[in-house]
Amino acid sequence: MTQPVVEVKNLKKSYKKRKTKAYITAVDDISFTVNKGEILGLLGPNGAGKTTTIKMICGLVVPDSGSILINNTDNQKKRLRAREHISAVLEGNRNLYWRLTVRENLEYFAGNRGKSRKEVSAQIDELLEQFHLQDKENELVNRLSRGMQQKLAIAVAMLANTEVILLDEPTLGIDIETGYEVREILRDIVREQKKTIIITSHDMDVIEDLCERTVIINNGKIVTDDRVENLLKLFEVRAYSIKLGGHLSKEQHDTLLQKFPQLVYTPDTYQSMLEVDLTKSEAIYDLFDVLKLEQIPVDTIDRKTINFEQVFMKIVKGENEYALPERV
Ligand SMILES: Nc1ncnc2c1ncn2[C@@H]1O[C@H](COP(=O)(O)OP(=O)(O)OP(=O)(O)O)[C@@H](O)[C@H]1O
Repeated sequence: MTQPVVEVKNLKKSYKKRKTKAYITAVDDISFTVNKGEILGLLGPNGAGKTTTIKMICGLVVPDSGSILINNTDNQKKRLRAREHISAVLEGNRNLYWRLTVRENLEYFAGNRGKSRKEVSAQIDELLEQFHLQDKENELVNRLSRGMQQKLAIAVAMLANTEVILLDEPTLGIDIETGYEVREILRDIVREQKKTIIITSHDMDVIEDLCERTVIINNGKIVTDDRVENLLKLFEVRAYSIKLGGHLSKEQHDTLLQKFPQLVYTPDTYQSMLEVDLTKSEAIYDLFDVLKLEQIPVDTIDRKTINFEQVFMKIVKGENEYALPERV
C-alpha cells in the first residue's frame, strides 16, 4: 500500500524584490505527495520555484499559505518534530567546514544531532566506505575535489538516518565520473534502505536514471506530475519519422505544414523524410489521410526515440496539452 511521507498542500510563496518592492510569486499553489521509498524528481527551468519548494519542505522558508506534512506532522506547527524526519543537501559543499577533515566534519555534524564521537564511529566508518571516501578521511575538505565534497555533503545528510532526504542539484558542477558514482550510491540507498528522496536537478540523465516519478513546475505551478516511464511513452508514441518514396511539391509541403506546423521535411536525392512530433497520438491518422489524399508515396514509418531531456523541454514549452493523464 502506498503511504504518503511528504504531503504538500496548496503551498504559496512570494518574495518582495528589494529594489522595486514588487512581489514575485515563486511558488503558486502547488500540491503533491511523495510516498514511502519513492524517489521523486522535482524539475523545472531556472526560477521555476524548485529551491523555494525544497526549502519550505525542510522548514528553512516559511510559506505564505498552505501546509506540509512530514510523516503526518505539520512542519509549521511542530517544526522540530517534523525536522527529525528530514535531512537536506542544499548548496552541497557550502555547508561543510572546509578547515576540518572529512572525518571531523562527519563527527561535528553527528555532534549537532546530539551524538557522541564514540557513538557514531562505526556509522562514520560505514559511510566513508559507502561513499568511497576511506582514503580521504584525514584530508582537509578544502583540499578535496568538488565531487568529493559533494559526496561528503550527502554522507553528512545520511548521518541523521532520517526517512526523508532532500537533494538540491546533487550532481551540479561535479565531474562525470563522480556524477555516476553519486547516482550509484543514491540508487543503493533507495534500494537497501527504502529512503524517501526528493531530488531537484537540471541533469535529465540523473532524473531518468534515478526517479520513478517527476513533478515538473514552471512559473511556480505544477504542469506535470507523472511517472517517468509514462511521460516517455506518452511522447514516444507521438514522434514519427516517415520516409517518402519521392519529393513533395511546394503545394503539398504547404498543405502539410498548414495542418502540422511542427513537421520537418528533408528532401534527399531520390527519397525524402518527414519528421513530426504530434500533440496527440491519434493525429497520425490525420497525417496519413493528407498523405493519401495528396497521393504522396510512403516507404516506411518509424517511431522516433525520445529521451527524457526532450520530454522535459516539450512539457516546459507547453507542448503537453494532452499530456496530463489522471493519476491513480
Ligand atoms: N530570497 C529571495 N528573494 C527574492 N526573490 C527570490 C528569493 N529566492 C528566490 N527568489 C525568486 O523566486 C523565483 C523562484 O526561485 P527558486 O530559486 O525557487 O527557483 P529554482 O527553480 O530553484 O531556480 P534555479 O533552477 O535557477 O535554481 C525566482 O524568480 C527567484 O528569482
